[in-house]
Amino acid sequence: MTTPPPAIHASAARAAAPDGPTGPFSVLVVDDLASVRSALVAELRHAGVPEILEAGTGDVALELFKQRRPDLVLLDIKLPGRDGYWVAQQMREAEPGDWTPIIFLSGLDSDLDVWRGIESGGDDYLVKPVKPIVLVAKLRAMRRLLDMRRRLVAMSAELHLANQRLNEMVEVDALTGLVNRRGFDRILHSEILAARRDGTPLTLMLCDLDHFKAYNDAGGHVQGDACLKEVGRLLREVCVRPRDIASRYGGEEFALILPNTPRSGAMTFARALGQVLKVRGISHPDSPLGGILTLSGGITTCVPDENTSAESMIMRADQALYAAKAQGRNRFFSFEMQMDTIEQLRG
Ligand SMILES: Nc1nc2c(ncn2[C@@H]2O[C@H](COP(=O)(O)OP(=O)(O)OP(=O)(O)O)[C@@H](O)[C@H]2O)c(=O)[nH]1
Repeated sequence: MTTPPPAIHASAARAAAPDGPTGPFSVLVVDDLASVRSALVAELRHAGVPEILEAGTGDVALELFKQRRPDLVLLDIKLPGRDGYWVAQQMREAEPGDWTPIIFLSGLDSDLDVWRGIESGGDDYLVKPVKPIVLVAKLRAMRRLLDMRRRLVAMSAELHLANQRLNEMVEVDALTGLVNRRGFDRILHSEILAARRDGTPLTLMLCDLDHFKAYNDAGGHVQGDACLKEVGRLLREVCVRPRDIASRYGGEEFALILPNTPRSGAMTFARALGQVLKVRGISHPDSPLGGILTLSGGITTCVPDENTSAESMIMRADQALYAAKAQGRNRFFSFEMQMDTIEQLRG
């Protein structure tokens, strides 16, 4: 508190002015002595720092730090009330995951003082009076570190975004734009866990185009591809709830994941899907089912428990799909309703 202002050697400081700014740069000067602050401010201005904030107490410094987020802090240790060590600790706590360089400027010059300064969150420790040339050199070094850190943070944010896009791309079917098998596996697994946690019914619907081999044979593969795209569009349209997922399970087979959908809702959904496909009326001249494209579906619905796995749900839906095909196609079967029927017949 009684330390004299830093010695000013203007010509030396000018010679060592900080690197040209790579963006706005602000420094918070914390010292209880107005004379010390103004000497430091003059020196920083001279060194080309565009924005300088001043605080005479720890509390004001902390408030300014939180509100204005300076790029660097010059912090005195002996302050009225809370000392600089405490202020540095509070500043570190106020910026989790972030880093603002803090340089202690103090008249205390014992090894223990330096140790305490670094321990409390400081990045450097200068003993007053500080020669301007040293102060400016330290500013340059800290600014270089800060710029490097900012570049790293920006790069890691870009990398994160690129990874996210890559993951999305990896889970998209190139032909239809629907979620592919890989995405289906991941989403089904996580929806099973969510439904189990919430105790809500989850429906899985496997849909397979009827007589699609004949469609391909008649129109060729390019037309077959166009037809698959059209079915993809249609499935996307019917999946109106945000968590409903239409995916291409493989070939001419599609899978719908319908969270929070009980058996009755699943059957209503299936009827609506059949109706939409009928109204769309995609021509299939070689289909024995009336000249338009149809599909068959196998449905399973359950409130998952610890025994429910993606594999077991797929197996049940597949079994119901097989039955729908065997019973003449262009229809949906529910695994559970079939089971109920079988039970009733036995009973
Ligand atoms: N154009 C095109 N055809 C595909 C694609 N993937 C699978 N297929 C065709 O889909 C047809 C499926 O034939 P099958 O498994 O015999 O089934 P289906 O003729 O639809 O008969 P059912 O399912 O029993 O009604 C095959 O001819 C495959 O070549 C694709 O990406 N593009």
